Amino acid sequence: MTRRIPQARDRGIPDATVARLPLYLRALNGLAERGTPTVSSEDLAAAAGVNSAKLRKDLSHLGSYGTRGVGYDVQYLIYQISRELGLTQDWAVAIVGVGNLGRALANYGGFVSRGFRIAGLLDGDPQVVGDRIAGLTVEHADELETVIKRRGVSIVVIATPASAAQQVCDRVIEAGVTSILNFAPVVLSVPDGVDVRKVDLSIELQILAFHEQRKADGVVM
Ligand SMILES: NC(=O)c1ccc[n+]([C@@H]2O[C@H](COP(=O)([O-])OP(=O)(O)OC[C@H]3O[C@@H](n4cnc5c(N)ncnc54)[C@H](O)[C@@H]3O)[C@@H](O)[C@H]2O)c1
Repeated sequence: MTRRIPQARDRGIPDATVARLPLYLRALNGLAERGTPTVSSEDLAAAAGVNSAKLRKDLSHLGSYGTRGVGYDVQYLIYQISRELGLTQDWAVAIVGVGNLGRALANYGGFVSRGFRIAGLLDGDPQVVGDRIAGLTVEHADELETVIKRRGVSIVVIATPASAAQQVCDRVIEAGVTSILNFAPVVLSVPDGVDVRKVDLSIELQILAFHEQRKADGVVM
């Protein structure tokens, strides 16, 4: 059985709001680490880098309005946002393609504390299969369907070369996965009901380069 993440969508929370919830959560976690009990919408908005009217509207979708003069209870808001994002559950994640990027992701300890457990590492190269990374043994990509089904994998991270990504994508969908995080520089074609998030650092760098160039040209933004 595959579990679905987008509970928020089922309750009519706009996608743009869902996309900002992780920003609020990151800001709130920072406040919690510093022992801050409550936060005003203005301060939270500034910490998350959005405007405060938008933040209040976003949080109202969660039924969270804060208390006048006091603001939002930091711990409770963390709980509400985490619940909305499905982070109070444990999500099993498999990484396919355990090269430079796949290894770095597998070694990153921050996923577990956010509710994402790496349940499988798979690669097509027999030289890589059997490697131990972050307490897991890399398995052969032929085992993909078995790993997904046996370990209840809900989210697959694709970190293969672009040429292999669509084929990997088709297989994981066939195995019942409906949430994919794609790092390969290719647009994946997927049926309705499958959510694909694409991470492309080069696009982010190009956007920064654009702004940098405008600053250098003295254009006021
Ligand atoms: N999105 C980003 O910002 C970003 C940043 C860096 C790299 N990338 C992309 O991520 C991908 C991985 O980059 P890398 O530097 O780790 O490459 P890499 O060559 O080091 O690793 C790719 C791994 O995928 C494995 N592989 C190939 N075909 C496979 C298949 N069919 N099934 C399972 N495993 C398979 C290879 O054996 C290899 O271990 C590339 O597509 C790269 O362009 C994206």
